[in-house]
This record gives sequence, C-alpha cells and structure tokens, in this order.
Amino acid sequence: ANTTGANTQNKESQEAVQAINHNGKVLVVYFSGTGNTKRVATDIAKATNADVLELQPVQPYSKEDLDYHNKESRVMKEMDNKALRDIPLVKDQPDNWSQYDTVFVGYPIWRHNAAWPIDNFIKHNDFTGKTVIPFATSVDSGIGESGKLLQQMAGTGNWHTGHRFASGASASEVQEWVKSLGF
Ligand SMILES: Cc1cc2nc3c(=O)[nH]c(=O)nc-3n(C[C@H](O)[C@H](O)[C@H](O)COP(=O)(O)O)c2cc1C
Repeated sequence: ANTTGANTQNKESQEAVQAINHNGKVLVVYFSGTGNTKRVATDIAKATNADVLELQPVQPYSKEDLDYHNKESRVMKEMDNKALRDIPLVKDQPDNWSQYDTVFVGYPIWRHNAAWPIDNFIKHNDFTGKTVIPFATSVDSGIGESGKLLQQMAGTGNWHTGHRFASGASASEVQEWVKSLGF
C-alpha cells in the first residue's frame, strides 16, 4: 500500500473516493425474496472480490408468503403490523466482521422501503469505521429514503446514498456501477 498517498492527494480527489478503502476487505450482505437482489449481490461480489452473506429468515418466505396482491399473505400482514416485522435470521452477525472495511447491504424494495428482513442484521452489528453502500432492486420505485433510514437504525458507519437496480438488471450495469465507485 502507498502510505504517503493520502498526503499527496488533494482534498477534491479525496472527497471523490468518498473514503472507500480499496485496500480493505469487502463484504456483500443481502436479503432476497425471489432472487433478483441475490443476482445483483453476486455480481457485486464478483466485481469487488468480496465475501458474501445471504440473510436467511429462520422461517423462509414462500412464493405465497410474498404475494402482495393477497391481503392475507404473510408479507401483507407484516406490512400492516409493525409487531410482525421482527424477522429472526439464521445468522445476522457475519464471521470476522472486524476485518471488513466496506460492506454492501442489499435488499428488495417493499412498499417504497427496504425489506424488513434485513433489519436484524442492521441492528445487531456495529458499523463504526466501515463504509456502507446500500443497494436495492425494485420493479419501478427508487431507493428513496431506504438507505437513510437504515443508517439511522444502525447509528454507526459511513453510509453512502446507495443505488437502485431494476429487478432484471444486467451484470454489465452492476459492473459499471461498481467501477464508478472506484473498484
Ligand atoms: C411485499 C412487496 C412489496 C413490494 N413493493 C414494491 C414497491 O413499492 N416498489 C417497487 O418498485 N417494487 C416493489 N416490489 C417488487 C420488488 O421490489 C422487486 O420484485 C424486487 O426485485 C424483488 O427482489 P428479490 O427478488 O431479491 O426479492 C415489492 C415486492 C414485494 C414482495
């Protein structure tokens, strides 16, 4: 590593890289109900040489559970009742957490916000000193306030605005975005 680089860089270019430590280890953490976010997460991990943790609810969501056209489906009941949105995860604390400098956090957009199965990951980890980059997939909604709300939930970490991909985003779109972050 070039230890004198930080001193010779001007302020502007330091801001341009937004404190991503590209020498550090990268982790991609995501929840995916139907596989779209999983695909994007996998493409990000390939492009950044990252480790991956898929967040899996102890009680997985079936296709019927995710039917948002049915008011009686699991996801719609959870949508209507905050008390049901505490979703235990098989594993919500990544191994060797302290070794990661950059963490990508991925989720589907559920009614204009981050899908709540990631909340226990956000609440149960300390993001101090880490660069956190949210990403989402959705049919047509933007990433909106979802990243900001997760940042508030976390209370720590250096959070980026993040990026929303269409449900069927191509690998090359993902690669371009990752490149734009300087990887
Ligand atoms: C409960 C629920 C709510 C959703 N709400 C939105 C929404 O508000 N806006 C949108 O564009 N897509 C919405 N979608 C579609 C998903 O964001 C989209 O299909 C996403 O790519 C799913 O990612 P996944 O395959 O990783 O689960 C919703 C899907 C579900 C299941």
